[in-house]
Amino acid sequence: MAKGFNSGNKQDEELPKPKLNKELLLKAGKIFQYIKPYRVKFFFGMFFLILSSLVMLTFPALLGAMIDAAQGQQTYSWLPSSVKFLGLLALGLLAFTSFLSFFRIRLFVEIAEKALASIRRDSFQKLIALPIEFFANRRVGELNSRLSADLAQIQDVMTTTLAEILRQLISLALGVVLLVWVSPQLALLNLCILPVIVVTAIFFGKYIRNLSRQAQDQLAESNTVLQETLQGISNVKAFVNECYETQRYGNRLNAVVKIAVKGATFRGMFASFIIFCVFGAVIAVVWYGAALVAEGALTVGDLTTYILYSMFVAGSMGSFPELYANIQKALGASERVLEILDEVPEKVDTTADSKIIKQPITGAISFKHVAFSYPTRPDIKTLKDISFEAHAGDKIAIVGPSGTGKSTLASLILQFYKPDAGLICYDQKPASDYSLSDIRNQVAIVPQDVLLFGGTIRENIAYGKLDAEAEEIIEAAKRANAHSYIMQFPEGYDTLVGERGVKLSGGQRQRIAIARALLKDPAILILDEATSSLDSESERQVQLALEELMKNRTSIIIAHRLSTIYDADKIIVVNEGVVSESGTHNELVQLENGLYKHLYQLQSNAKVDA
Ligand SMILES: Nc1ncnc2c1ncn2[C@@H]1O[C@H](COP(=O)(O)OP(=O)(O)OP(=O)(O)O)[C@@H](O)[C@H]1O
Repeated sequence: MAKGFNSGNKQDEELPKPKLNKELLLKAGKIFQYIKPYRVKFFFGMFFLILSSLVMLTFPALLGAMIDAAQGQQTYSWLPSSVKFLGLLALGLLAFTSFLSFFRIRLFVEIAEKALASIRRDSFQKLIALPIEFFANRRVGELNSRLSADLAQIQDVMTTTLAEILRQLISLALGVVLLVWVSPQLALLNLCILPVIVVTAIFFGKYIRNLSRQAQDQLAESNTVLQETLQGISNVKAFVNECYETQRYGNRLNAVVKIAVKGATFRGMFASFIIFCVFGAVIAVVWYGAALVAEGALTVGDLTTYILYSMFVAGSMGSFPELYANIQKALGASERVLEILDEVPEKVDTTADSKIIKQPITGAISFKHVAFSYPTRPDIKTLKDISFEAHAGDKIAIVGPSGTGKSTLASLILQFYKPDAGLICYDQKPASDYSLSDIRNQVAIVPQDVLLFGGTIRENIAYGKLDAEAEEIIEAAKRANAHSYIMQFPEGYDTLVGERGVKLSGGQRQRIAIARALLKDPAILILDEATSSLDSESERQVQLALEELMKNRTSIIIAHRLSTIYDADKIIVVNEGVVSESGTHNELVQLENGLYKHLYQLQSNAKVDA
């Protein structure tokens, strides 16, 4: 299991620190597999890049020759020593490199965009196929930043950094050769400085790498706060916690700035040190070069050529810290993206055939001595020993005090988790006999808090059956008692609902969820009754819709209001992880000291009081 995304303050300690080693490069190489389909374009891009870098290197020689030509000297016997000819040749070559650069940039950006889209698509597909427990450990904001910030980092490398590194390497290597060629004495003077720069680069690189990784993680943390706050904006406002949230976000941002500034200090020190060394060398060269010109050992044109080449070389060296840091950031980012890609998904069908039921279930369901602990809290036995049986078409109610594991039962029926012990059977066959998709295709849940997707009401209902016809959607909405209120909106079924369905009331959202479930037409239905009570008219509407939904299928009702389950075929009372009572309403109210009887009396009294 990847450790990198755990939430909380321990994140810094737990995040893997990327070291530029063979293993990491090999891993990152996996990301570059995504470029493979575009290798021909990539090859052409590289070719243009190398060609334009080589052409650029001819300029200092041409300009030097031009200066010598102006003084009546011929630098290269094979080149006419005419200032005009040399000037036009330089201009022509410049136009050619500009042309090559255009194609190079165009190709690299296209490849990177396409490759990145594939990585995003694959990560998304992987992510949504991961088991629920993966998400229990992580915050949405963190995962979001894997697919946005981290991939943007990789994108930068694919589009510019790689090309830039290659260009600068060519410029550096050939530049040095040309420096020696133009004047070995001057080159020797220059190259004395090189070891100092290399040692400093290794020393600073280590710090910069660590700091940029930390800055990225802090940024991800601050994004998480932003996202959580916006998602829960009504809570923030209701508790007048604007100031608290602003402070929380501000603290995170301060941490980002602190690390980023620290990184900038090191990077700035590194860059200025290198600039000092390199340009110091240029001064030394001009000084020594001027002496050589005075002695007649060097022409003015050669000195100009030399100075221009040394600027090329200096420029390349100066660009390496930034490029190196970018590569490190991208390696860190690819490692984290790969963590998602390497996670083991659930055995769930993600193909277009996923909706086709291969093994139909009639609706019988049984729990046999089921025990379960959440993987995140293995020490707490949420369910200790649960056994019950529902025949196809039964209406089963589950009641019990808050936090005893009623919703957990629903998660187990949906196979979000596997029990630690015992068996869950559908039609008397253990869950393992079915594919996950088959089970989930035949179970529907109407949750406590219905989350609507951003889109139209029509799309939200059709979520239960993606290929539903328009009439089917309307029919389902009618049966769910939602049609009349939907038609009151000017845009009817095309009314947009916000990210969390803010425009619809709780009861209206629930009826959409019921219409969704009706369209899905499952063999087994789970109703997680809303704890917050709706107003009586709304509740009546929802209740009628639920009665319609429960017809002809097995229904498991996680009940908070006992009045809705008097007619249940069986009521199961769950307390402290075991089934403490079970029977019909009439049977259970007879039990002396029974928990159900107690809850029933509490609710009846509450009603009388009200
Ligand atoms: N994803 C999770 N990871 C760890 N523990 C969890 C998780 N979900 C629920 N729990 C814990 O498991 C226990 C049972 O929770 P569950 O939601 O099933 O109770 P419930 O009976 O449905 O409660 P309520 O009636 O209040 O909805 C609780 O102690 C809860 O804190």
